[in-house]
Amino acid sequence: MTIPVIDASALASGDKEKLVEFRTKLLNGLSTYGFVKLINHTVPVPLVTETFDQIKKFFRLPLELKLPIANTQTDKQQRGWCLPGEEKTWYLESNKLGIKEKEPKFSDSKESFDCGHPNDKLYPNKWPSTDVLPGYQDTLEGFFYSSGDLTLVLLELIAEALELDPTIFTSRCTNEASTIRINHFPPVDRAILDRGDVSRIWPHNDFGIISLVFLDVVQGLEYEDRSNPGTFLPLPYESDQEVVVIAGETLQRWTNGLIRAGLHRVNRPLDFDGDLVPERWSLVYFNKANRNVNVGPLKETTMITTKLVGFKVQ
Ligand SMILES: O=C(O)CCC(=O)C(=O)O
Ligand SMILES: [Fe+2]
Repeated sequence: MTIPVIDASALASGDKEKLVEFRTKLLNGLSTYGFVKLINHTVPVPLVTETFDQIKKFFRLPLELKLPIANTQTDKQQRGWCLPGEEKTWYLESNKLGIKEKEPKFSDSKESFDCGHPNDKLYPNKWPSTDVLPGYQDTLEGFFYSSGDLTLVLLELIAEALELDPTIFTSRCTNEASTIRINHFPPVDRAILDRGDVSRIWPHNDFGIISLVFLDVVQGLEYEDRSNPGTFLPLPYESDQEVVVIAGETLQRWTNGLIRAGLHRVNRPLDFDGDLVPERWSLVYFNKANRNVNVGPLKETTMITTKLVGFKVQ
């Protein structure tokens, strides 16, 4: 099973026939695999490149410049510089912030920078100072808005492809609760990853409606092969023009299981046979339901389930 690569140029051109073709392929791909790849999408490639450049600078900052915006245990949502529990205990305790977390049994070998909607008052973003990283906040906010716009267009097209009210999903999602996660996977000994208790990211579903993943050249994203559950296939980076769309758990519930969430993980590059696995980056936009809405099955999608029995990717 191979994830379809779909030409999304109709999103910019507005060509009606091509949009119908696009939305059919989008729904087919997401409902069959849980994933599609788009090319010629609407997030400008220079903006993605600039976002990668900025966040690489952020992660290279010395510890004392990242610590002031570290995510802490008392933060209700992840914002700012985020580390998995084990590393957090080490970094933060050694800097006397007194934040102690239980060591997880299976940990992810990564750090991330997380932020939400630029106007989120409930969980405000944490930014490095402009003296330290000029343009960082502006670039990430631009990336947030541009990726967010793409997700809303995709949600309307998925609804239309299901022959539902086009606003059935977007009336429940304005991206006010959506988030960006920028992952940095530091170089790691291959032996540590092969030991079996540390991974780059363990298998998981994303919680939101859909996720957009922009990949960088170092490979590692893998998706579950639904014809052979529990096994994973590589979802490779092929060009800087592409974005991976992943169905999340909220979409699975809203569609009453019609579009199942795509299980995925991050592994070391499969063809890598050296000792030190190279560092890796990814930019993720988690499109999430608004905080006040129900994320249970929608009655409208319960009714269409039978209509789509035998639905197959073309
Ligand atoms: O790094 C990747 O390719 C995917 C990241 C991911 O799955 C996540 O952050 O939820
Ligand atoms: Fe994920």
